[in-house]
Amino acid sequence: MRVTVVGCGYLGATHAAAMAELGYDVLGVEIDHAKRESLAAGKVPFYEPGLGDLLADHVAAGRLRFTNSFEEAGAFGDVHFVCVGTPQRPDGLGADVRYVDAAVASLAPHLREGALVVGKSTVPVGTAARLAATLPAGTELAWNPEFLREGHAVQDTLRPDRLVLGVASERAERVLRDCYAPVVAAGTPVVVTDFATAELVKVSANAFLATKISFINAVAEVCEAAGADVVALADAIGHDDRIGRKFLNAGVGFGGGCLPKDIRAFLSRAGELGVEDTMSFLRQVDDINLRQRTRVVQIATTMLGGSVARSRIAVWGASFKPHSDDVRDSPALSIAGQLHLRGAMVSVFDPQAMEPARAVFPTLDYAETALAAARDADLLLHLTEWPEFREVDLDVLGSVVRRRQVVDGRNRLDADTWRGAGWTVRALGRS
Ligand SMILES: NC(=O)C1=CN([C@@H]2O[C@H](COP(=O)(O)OP(=O)(O)OC[C@H]3O[C@@H](n4cnc5c(N)ncnc54)[C@H](O)[C@@H]3O)[C@@H](O)[C@H]2O)C=CC1
Ligand SMILES: O=C(O)[C@H]1O[C@H](OP(=O)(O)OP(=O)(O)OC[C@H]2O[C@@H](n3ccc(=O)[nH]c3=O)[C@H](O)[C@@H]2O)[C@H](O)[C@@H](O)[C@@H]1O
Repeated sequence: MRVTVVGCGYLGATHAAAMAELGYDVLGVEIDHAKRESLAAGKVPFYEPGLGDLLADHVAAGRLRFTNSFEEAGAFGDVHFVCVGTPQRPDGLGADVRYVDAAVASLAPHLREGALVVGKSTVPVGTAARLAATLPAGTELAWNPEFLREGHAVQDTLRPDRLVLGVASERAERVLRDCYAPVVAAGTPVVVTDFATAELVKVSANAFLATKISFINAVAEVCEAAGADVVALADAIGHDDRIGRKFLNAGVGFGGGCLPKDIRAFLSRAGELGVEDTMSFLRQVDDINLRQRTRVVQIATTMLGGSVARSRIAVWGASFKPHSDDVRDSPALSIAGQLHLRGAMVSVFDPQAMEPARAVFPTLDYAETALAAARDADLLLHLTEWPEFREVDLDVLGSVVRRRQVVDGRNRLDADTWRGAGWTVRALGRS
């Protein structure tokens, strides 16, 4: 079986390398010249732990190649995974499916008899059925949504919690089961379903995760008002297996290229299907999430005496979460940007996301190290919980800042230790 992967970003590059690791000859199709050149040279154009070695090994072995030719892809592949982006539409809340449409349209005329096109992108329900009708006779479509997390992408791809196969025929199921045979053999549960259910599984999973985070962030605000501690509360309710402790970390909320746009797209699609009311709670999930960013700006303003103008603020973290350099809809950068626009001098440090952050927010100051960002700061904001921020020498840090004030936007700093070192510590949801 020969495999192509169309769209080699965070999802596609990982999927392509993982398919090579499973033993297939893989051809990646990427239209971005710089990205394609980098991948073809065996270099991942973003930060993802473990992916660099995997990609380099399989490129060097000749098992993984890259092209921009759909003709070549069509001639090469038996199975074509479509992994292009589905960002929020510029003119609304829905998902912009133009890249998926374009990828399938470019591939269609070149497909070989018997080829299977497998959508992995996150799409509005109904997309697969619509696209299936555009494929030539003798070829077929399936939808196989992806659940990987950035920062754990390789492991999540090779050892997923489950495989969801949205298929319209037994043959498509058989081809996909063959394709994932080593993964299935390792005990991964397989859910075989229709297109619509497969598409909805994906957005429902992300909507549930987003709801869990906004739930705990709403409770965090009540904790603050009542003098309670949201971290202890989350630990306590998390002991209940039915609830679970994961995704109950209160703080500046969720960002990234998926959760925010996926809940909006789900809401939008529900509206198109005439069932918007039933999903309207997702509006609140979104509002609560965005409110966390505003709350940090308000807390910073209060700590700086009513205005942030002309204050020096250090921001630790720019990526939307640790172990990733992805700054798409990053809460940390959003807060840094808001403070800058209010007149603060903001210095940002992130262990991996400096270049992507600079590209999105060129007007912020970017420091070489966490300590350099904190130099002469009136306030330090801990907004992305990279482990190295918890290992900083507090004596040294205390000697470089102007005022020992910190907001822990992720509830991951040891507040007692920081207070012991003379710091005023504010955290979200803790008195
Ligand atoms: N990033 C993640 O962790 C996950 C993403 N997803 C979903 O996967 C999809 C892709 O997401 P990302 O990889 O994050 O996006 P991305 O923006 O990093 O990658 C998309 C890639 O597709 C390329 N592309 C666009 N049109 C193309 C075309 N016609 N032919 C070939 N290449 C084309 C782009 O140049 C880009 O490199 C989205 O639907 C997303 O919701 C799903 C699970 C995890
Ligand atoms: O569809 C996708 O693209 C992916 O979206 C998320 O993965 P990802 O965006 O990589 O990151 P998460 O680990 O889910 O974190 C998302 C955001 O929530 C925040 N978060 C997470 C957990 C928590 O308890 N609190 C919290 O604020 C993180 O800081 C981050 O900003 C899902 O977890 C994946 O299963 C899914 O495949």
